[in-house]
Amino acid sequence: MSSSETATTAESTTTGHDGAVRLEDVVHRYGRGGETVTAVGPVDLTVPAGEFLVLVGASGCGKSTLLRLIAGFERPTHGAVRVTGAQPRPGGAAGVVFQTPRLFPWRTVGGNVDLALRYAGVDHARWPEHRARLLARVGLEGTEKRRTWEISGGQQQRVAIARALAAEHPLLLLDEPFAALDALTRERLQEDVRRVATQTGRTTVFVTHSAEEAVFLGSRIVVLTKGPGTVALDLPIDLPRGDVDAEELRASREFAALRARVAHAVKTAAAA
Ligand SMILES: Nc1ncnc2c1ncn2[C@@H]1O[C@H](COP(=O)(O)OP(=O)(O)OP(=O)(O)O)[C@@H](O)[C@H]1O
Repeated sequence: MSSSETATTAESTTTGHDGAVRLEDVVHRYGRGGETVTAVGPVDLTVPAGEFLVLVGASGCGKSTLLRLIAGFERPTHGAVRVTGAQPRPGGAAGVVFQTPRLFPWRTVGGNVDLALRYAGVDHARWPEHRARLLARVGLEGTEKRRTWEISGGQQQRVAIARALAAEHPLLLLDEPFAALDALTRERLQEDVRRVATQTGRTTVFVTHSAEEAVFLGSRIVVLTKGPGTVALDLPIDLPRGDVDAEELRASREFAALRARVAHAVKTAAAA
């Protein structure tokens, strides 16, 4: 964890609310002196409230760095990041889901969700109701008394998503959350996340390598160039959202065309 990741000072400099997330001329470099790596930039990007933005690109192009900047775990070397008008700080406006679930093994499934409710400042008397609703939202009804090692990897990742939803942050950030899961579980969780995002209307930024995953989930896809990542393609996705048959959607001609387009853009951007 970097020192900026542990920063806790809240900052409330507001610069307007022209987007849930706003990146202005953002460049981020790691390291100091002679040994620096420019990971991203320059990037200008506005994510309107309610959008489901997917960041796609080859390994090392800076996807996670962009997400960490939006989460407030890093401060940009140059430019500005604003989340609902303010400089982001860890635990501020965003719920974050990582590649691995990072659950507390000494707590039950319900206990892990309760911890998030406590951090969110939810009144203790209302925990059971919130816990049940959150677990139902990710398809984990009836599992609250189970230990985290008694549930599958996919179920653990569902708990992590429920936990990230607990605080009702306006923003949900997911960094390759399904990378370690088998194909079938991954598809099911994609369907869950798509449904949850549609139901809650929450602004979402999702990082993946997969063009297929990007097209299924996103209402907009941004493909990054190879590092330092800049925007190579910014593509609105006009597939039906709401109550759709996931299998039908994945099998549609429009889906195949978009997937091919994004896959091609990722390959071209990685080779440039
Ligand atoms: N803490 C760090 N210190 C130094 N360099 C870093 C650090 N984190 C990332 N980098 C470098 O920054 C660049 C972008 O990394 P980042 O993890 O953001 O890419 P990514 O697109 O998410 O990669 P992947 O898809 O492999 O996870 C890479 O060159 C990486 O080596």
